[in-house]
Amino acid sequence: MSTLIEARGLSVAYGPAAPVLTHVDFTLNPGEIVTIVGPNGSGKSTLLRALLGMVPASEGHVRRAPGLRVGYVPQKLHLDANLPLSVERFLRLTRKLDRDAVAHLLSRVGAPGLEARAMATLSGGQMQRVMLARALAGDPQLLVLDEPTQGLDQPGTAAFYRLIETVRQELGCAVLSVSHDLHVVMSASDRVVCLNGHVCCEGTPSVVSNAPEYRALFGLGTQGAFALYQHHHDHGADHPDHPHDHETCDHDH
Ligand SMILES: Nc1ncnc2c1ncn2[C@@H]1O[C@H](COP(=O)(O)OP(=O)(O)OP(=O)(O)O)[C@@H](O)[C@H]1O
Repeated sequence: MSTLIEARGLSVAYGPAAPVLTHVDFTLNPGEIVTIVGPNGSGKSTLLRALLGMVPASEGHVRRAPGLRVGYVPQKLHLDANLPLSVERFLRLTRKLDRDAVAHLLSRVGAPGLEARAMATLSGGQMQRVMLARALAGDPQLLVLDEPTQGLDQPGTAAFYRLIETVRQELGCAVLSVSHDLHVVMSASDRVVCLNGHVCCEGTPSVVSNAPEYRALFGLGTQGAFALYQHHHDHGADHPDHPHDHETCDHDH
């Protein structure tokens, strides 16, 4: 099985300033849920952009599977509260969708019947579901989520990531998400990459959360998040699609 995205020795600099990312190796396999965590300014969004080809590598390279279909869920959509845009029209802005397709997408994301609602009146959780519906409209092989639950409370966040996992099971798409701190999202991941300008450590959520590098960045009080939403892997630890399951953290940094 070929990978969806692969980066080797990737460095990214904005102009003449020191690179924001240095020597990052990264692989995303089909169907994997990978979360990038790291403090503010650690280069998470930059890594996402570089992996998607939105910013160039200053060193190293990125390869994407040819014709890779990506569905993107942004951090937040800023909408004019007076804009009379219905959910149905919003979903049809970028793609030709008939009524049934819109209804199907909305029910798939757990937001059935919202078609006629004005976008500006949606709750945070409903809005994120609609954004997810839009991302799913193109039948993506890869869903990219850039801190999609900002502003949602913990149960709302947990529910959103459970939904993401269901979608992954149904569609078989990979999920790459970014989070600026440990969230319930982390325990929903097959693999977590902890970033701080370089890859500090990488592995399963439990490996990363116990890694000294991770704890130095985020402190020790993060285990509670695991209690809220435990991810049950439906595959064994030796699953061939997830070669990083046994990866331990690199203690050189
Ligand atoms: N377009 C840009 N031009 C110049 N510098 C940038 C640009 N985008 C990001 N940076 C800088 O690169 C560094 C990493 O930013 P990035 O947004 O990738 O971090 P992040 O981990 O996603 O941060 P946050 O958690 O705050 O969203 C920061 O110092 C930021 O100021």
